[in-house]
Amino acid sequence: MHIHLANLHMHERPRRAGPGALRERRAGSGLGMGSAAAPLRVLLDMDGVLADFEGAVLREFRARFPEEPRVELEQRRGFSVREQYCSLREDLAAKVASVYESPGFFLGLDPIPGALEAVQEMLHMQDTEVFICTSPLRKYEHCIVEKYKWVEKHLGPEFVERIILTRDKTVVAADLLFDDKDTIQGAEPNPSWEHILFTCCHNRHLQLPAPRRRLRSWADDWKAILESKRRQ
Ligand SMILES: Cc1cn([C@H]2C[C@H](OP(=O)(O)O)[C@@H](CO)O2)c(=O)[nH]c1=O
Ligand SMILES: [Mg+2]
Repeated sequence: MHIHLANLHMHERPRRAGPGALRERRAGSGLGMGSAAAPLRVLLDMDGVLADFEGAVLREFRARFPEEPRVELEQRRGFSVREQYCSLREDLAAKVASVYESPGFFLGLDPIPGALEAVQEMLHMQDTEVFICTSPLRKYEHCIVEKYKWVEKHLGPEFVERIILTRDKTVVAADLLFDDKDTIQGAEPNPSWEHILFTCCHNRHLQLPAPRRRLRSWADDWKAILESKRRQ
C-alpha cells in the first residue's frame, strides 16, 4: 500500500526516533547550536519501583480480612492485584480495592530497599535529569495528595518539583523509564524512552523478548544502564 505522508496528520505520521534521538534533538544538533549531548533524562516510576505497593496491599489485606484467602507475594502474577484477587473469588476484588483506596494507604508505603539512596545518587550525577513519573488511581481522592506527601517525606520538598503525574507515560519525553508495569501503552505508539522493567513480585516470571532489559533491584547495576544510554 502506498501512503502519501503529506496527507497524514502529525500524530499519524510514522516516526522512528531511534536510540539517542531525543538527546540529539534537545542538544540542538542540526540547528547550528553545537553538538554537545543533552543531559540524560530518567523517569522513575513510583509504586513497585520506589514505594512498596505490593507489600502494603498484602499486609493491609491480611490485617483487615484475616479470614479471607489472599495472594502471597510469591503467588502474584500479572500487574493488576484486583484481577488476581477476583480470580480467587469474585467478591475479593472489591475488598482488595478497598485496601489501596483507603486514606493513608499510599502515604504509608515503605520505600523499596535501596531506592531512596539510588535516587539521591542519581539526582547528583552530572548530565542527568531525574523525574518521578507516576499514575494516580482512577479513584484519585487520597492517592494523589498522598503520593506528593510520600515524596516530600522520603525524598524532600525539592523532589516534589520533579513529580510528573499522568495516566499516560508514553507522551512524556525521556531517555529511560524504570517501571514495574510490563506493558506501558498510551497515545504515543513510539515513546522516546526505553522502558527498563523493574523486577517486582508480579513480573518476575515474565520472559522479556530481546532487546528488552530489566533492573532486578536497586542493588542491580542501574548505573551501567544509564551509561549505556549515554553512549548511544
Ligand atoms: C490498582 C493497582 C495500582 N497500582 C499502582 C500503579 C500506579 O502507580 P505507579 O505509576 O507509580 O506505579 C498507581 C495507580 O494505578 O497504583 C499497582 O501497582 N497495581 C495495581 O493493581
Ligand atoms: Mg509501578
